[in-house]
Amino acid sequence: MKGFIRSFGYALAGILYAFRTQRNMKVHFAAAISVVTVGLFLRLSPSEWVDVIFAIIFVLAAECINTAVEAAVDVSSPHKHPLAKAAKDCAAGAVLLAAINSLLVAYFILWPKILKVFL
Ligand SMILES: Nc1ncnc2c1ncn2[C@@H]1O[C@H](COP(=O)(O)OP(=O)(O)OP(=O)(O)O)[C@@H](O)[C@H]1O
Repeated sequence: MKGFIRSFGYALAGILYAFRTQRNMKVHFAAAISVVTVGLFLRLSPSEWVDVIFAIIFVLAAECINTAVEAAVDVSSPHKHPLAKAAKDCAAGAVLLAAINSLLVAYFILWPKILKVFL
């Protein structure tokens, strides 16, 4: 049990590190809070919340993995190397794909409800 709690602490420290050091993580977090606020206002159904929350957590998790890859590459390859570039660019690509997914979820779930409110 102690080991489990210690691992949980390390994981939390990782998330906090990403939040402290990555501007994009702060932007994603601010976007997540805005989306949750809008979702509460629009009274999303439970299944809609599942999609929205999954999209939010997917972006935050991708940003954490991107931060991990950047740190690992900076330690292991301080000099320019094509594979170091590939690793960082792929990790950044993962964040971009997650962000595109979240935009699609917002478009298909939130946008029609927002239109209904204003039209
Ligand atoms: N060691 C390296 N070898 C080759 N190319 C690198 C290396 N480090 C970074 N690059 C290239 O430069 C780009 C920017 O690198 P940088 O270290 O600023 O990462 P970043 O993804 O912009 O991270 P940050 O969020 O810290 O700005 C990378 O996406 C990669 O294409």
